Amino acid sequence: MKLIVIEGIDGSGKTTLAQRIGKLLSSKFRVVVTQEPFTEDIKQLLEKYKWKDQVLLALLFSADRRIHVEWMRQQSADLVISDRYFFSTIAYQSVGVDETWLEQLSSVFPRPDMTILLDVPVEVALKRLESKRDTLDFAEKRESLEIVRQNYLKLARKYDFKILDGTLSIDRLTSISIELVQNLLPSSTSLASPGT
Ligand SMILES: Nc1ncnc2c1ncn2[C@@H]1O[C@H](COP(=O)(O)OP(=O)(O)OP(=O)(O)O)[C@@H](O)[C@H]1O
Ligand SMILES: Cc1cn([C@H]2C[C@H](O)[C@@H](COP(=O)(O)O)O2)c(=O)[nH]c1=O
Repeated sequence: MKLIVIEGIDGSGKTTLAQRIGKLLSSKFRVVVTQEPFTEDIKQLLEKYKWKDQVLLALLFSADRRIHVEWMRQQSADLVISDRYFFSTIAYQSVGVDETWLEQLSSVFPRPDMTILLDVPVEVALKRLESKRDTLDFAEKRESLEIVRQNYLKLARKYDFKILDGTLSIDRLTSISIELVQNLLPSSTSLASPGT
């Protein structure tokens, strides 16, 4: 099983890209598209504790991930595409928690075979998210996403992510990603173009 992870700030287009790649590759491979947070239990706890305590968040997301990784293993897939993984914990929770501790906490999880970072300016992401209700006000969100974006760019250098310009069209991003992912998979007959 190959594990591909898509990371980026809220509204960077991760879910859209994961679904598009998954759909295209499923004509040739057993593909599972999934996302974090994964379990309903964790989502309820996140709401209950109001997203404030970053240590608690790191522990909750990691517990959720432990369950998620075991579930991934049980899928017998050729390819698992996960919308967020432990890099999200490092990028987001390091706003309030020591990064080294977060890396140690995350070291129990398998390293992905490839991580794609969808990098977008915060203003673009916020525009895309305008319709979504949120607990943070816009100014607070802008400020925190700016830090998270920089954290991701740092992680990209350290962990050798593929950085894609998330402001490109979804068709273009899909083509680029398919090419990257195909290099990891057996036999490289090319697939249909993204629009089909
Ligand atoms: N490349 C793109 N160009 C323009 N709009 C896009 C692009 N990718 C996604 N969008 C749009 O941006 C919005 C957010 O996309 P999406 O939900 O995929 O992002 P996300 O990173 O998964 O967000 P979140 O982290 O909040 O779940 C959606 O309305 C989607 O249609
Ligand atoms: C896995 C994970 C997630 N988060 C944050 C990032 C987002 O604000 C939300 C998830 O919602 P989205 O629809 O995927 O944007 O949770 C986090 O802070 N730490 C994590 O490990």
